Amino acid sequence: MSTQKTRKAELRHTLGRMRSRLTEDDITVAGAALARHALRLPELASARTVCAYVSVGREPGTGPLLDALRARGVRVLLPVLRDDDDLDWGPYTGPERLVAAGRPGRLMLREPADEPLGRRAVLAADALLLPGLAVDGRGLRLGRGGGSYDRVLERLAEAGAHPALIVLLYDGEVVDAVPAEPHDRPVRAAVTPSGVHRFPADGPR
Ligand SMILES: Nc1nc2c(c(=O)[nH]1)N(C=O)[C@@H](CNc1ccc(C(=O)N[C@@H](CCC(=O)O)C(=O)O)cc1)CN2
Ligand SMILES: Nc1ncnc2c1ncn2[C@@H]1O[C@H](COP(=O)(O)OP(=O)(O)OP(=O)(O)O)[C@@H](O)[C@H]1O
Repeated sequence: MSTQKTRKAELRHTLGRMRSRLTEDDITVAGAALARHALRLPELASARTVCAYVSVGREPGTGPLLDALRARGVRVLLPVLRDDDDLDWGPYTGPERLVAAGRPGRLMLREPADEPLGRRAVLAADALLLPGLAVDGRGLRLGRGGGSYDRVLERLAEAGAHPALIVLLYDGEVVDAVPAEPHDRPVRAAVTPSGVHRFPADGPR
């Protein structure tokens, strides 16, 4: 394994241990704060289509944000994990329309029950809310290591689509440096329970 891959794995482990100490209450409180800050972002105020995700396990809660966006009339799309770890997308039509999905031994995800729209549905997004474990001052994001969002970001770049990329994290997860590999693409901002953190990718391109 390359050094950067090893470093990423180590950082995932450390951050995973921090998350393992969180209670249900911490997750709920974080979710409410995230929704409050995210809903004030100009990028989301003007968005007609937002690609987001359903938080699971000890990820900061996204439920309140998903419901508030939907109540605003925003078209919210959610990822559907394919067998090859790439992402398809399905519309969010309420918590009761989500089904448990996942493979044995892996994280149990909640995904839209209806037939997905295809991998290219993400190209319609005005904003993309990404899960992660950390981000650094350059906006480089550490994900779970499946490479799913790496592929999505490559697909967007190839199509010339530039939605606002925003990662949702806990406060301690905005770190000094995330190990970078050539395929990594920076996000524009992170929303944490304490507020919005903007990165250089926010500037002119
Ligand atoms: N809530 C949520 N939905 C999401 C993601 C996410 O990070 N969070 N994804 C982000 O890409 C995609 C799903 N990717 C996944 C990546 C890894 C594992 C998983 O179970 N990983 C193991 C580690 C080893 C393994 O890969 O099997 C684990 O975390 O225990 C599950 C889903 C799409 N949906
Ligand atoms: N465009 C791509 N197409 C296919 N595989 C890719 C692509 N980009 C990265 N990968 C592969 O995905 C794997 C995971 O990459 P990395 O550790 O950067 O994931 P991550 O960004 O933490 O996870 P995620 O993107 O799922 O949030 C690596 O083995 C990498 O080579």
